[in-house]
Amino acid sequence: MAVYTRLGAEEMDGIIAAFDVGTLTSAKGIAEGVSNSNWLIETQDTGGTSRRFILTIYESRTEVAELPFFLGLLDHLAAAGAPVPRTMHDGTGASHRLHRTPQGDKALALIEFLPGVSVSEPTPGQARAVGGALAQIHLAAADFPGTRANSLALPQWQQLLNDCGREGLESIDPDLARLVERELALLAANWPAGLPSGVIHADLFPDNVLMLGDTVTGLIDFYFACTDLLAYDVMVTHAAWCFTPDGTQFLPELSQALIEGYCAVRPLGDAERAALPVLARGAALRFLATRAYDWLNTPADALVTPKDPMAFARRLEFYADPANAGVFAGGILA
Ligand SMILES: Nc1ncnc2c1ncn2[C@@H]1O[C@H](COP(=O)(O)OP(=O)(O)O)[C@@H](O)[C@H]1O
Ligand SMILES: N[C@@H](CCOP(=O)(O)O)C(=O)O
Repeated sequence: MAVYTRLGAEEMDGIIAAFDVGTLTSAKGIAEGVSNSNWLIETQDTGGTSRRFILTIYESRTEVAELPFFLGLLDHLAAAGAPVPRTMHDGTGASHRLHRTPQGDKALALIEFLPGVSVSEPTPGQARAVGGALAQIHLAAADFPGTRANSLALPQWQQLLNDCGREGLESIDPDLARLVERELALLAANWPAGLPSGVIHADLFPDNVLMLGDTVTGLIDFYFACTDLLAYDVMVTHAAWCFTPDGTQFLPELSQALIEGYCAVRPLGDAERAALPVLARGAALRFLATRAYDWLNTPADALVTPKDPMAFARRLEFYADPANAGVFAGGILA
């Protein structure tokens, strides 16, 4: 359940009144999501037209100082025609406001509601469309003036996994510490430099994509967006979409469709293609690191159920296996 902040009816009325979006007619807490509190808001304007929005209250994992980057990026991408929600601005032109709560001031934003659902068993047609939409935001963000360092890059993976400790990792799986040590060393020695970089989504999992049939209607949850290698973002998306959720099965048709869909909009250069195997291992390790840390550090009575780190350890083993080198070679990228 992702509603961590309680809001009374009058309080909600006051929040919505600050934005020129009509009168509040309903507000429903949204169960999906783990990081922030979200509500589906409905309003009616003086002509009787109904409108829908998402109200987000940012909880502790999102830095308020970074909101101008995240929300400015949404406005920039939406203006360029990418399928991302616009932000509503209040009477002063601000895209986020501070709201007083018993736990202190919290930032909030009102965001355009987009139709669509998150698919749980994507088809190749849907993977192709997601690849295309990812390339579209990479191109559209090229003239976005904001930058943000990736706060979950190799040094932070090292730190998180170090904090887990050998015993902690081995309590998850007896072979996990060995896998992590091997991969951290390999990535530190081989992480590519000089590839095209720009603003990336960095977390484009199926639950962050809204779709109607084979059409992407919304890319959401840009709160890990940052400046990094574009091809790394392709591999994050590959790791998220091209396996069964538990990571036991690679789905080659989805892989081919995702990469073809991306390349149809933004072709990968030779150096990027050559780097895909190592970037894929990095992408798998990134989610293994945060999941392992959360697995070991989430209190038993927390509202959120930690996600299985082994699902990404299995992806990592897949990408590291020389027998699978063909996934990013020849045929699939032809
Ligand atoms: N712009 C939007 N349009 C429609 N639904 C949205 C939008 N933004 C968020 N949602 C809904 O809210 C849920 C949680 O949002 P999300 O940003 O993923 O939260 P969290 O950051 O807590 O993971 C999503 O799964 C989706 O159902
Ligand atoms: N996609 C990550 C978790 C990030 O959570 P989100 O709800 O903010 O997208 C994972 O699967 O580990």
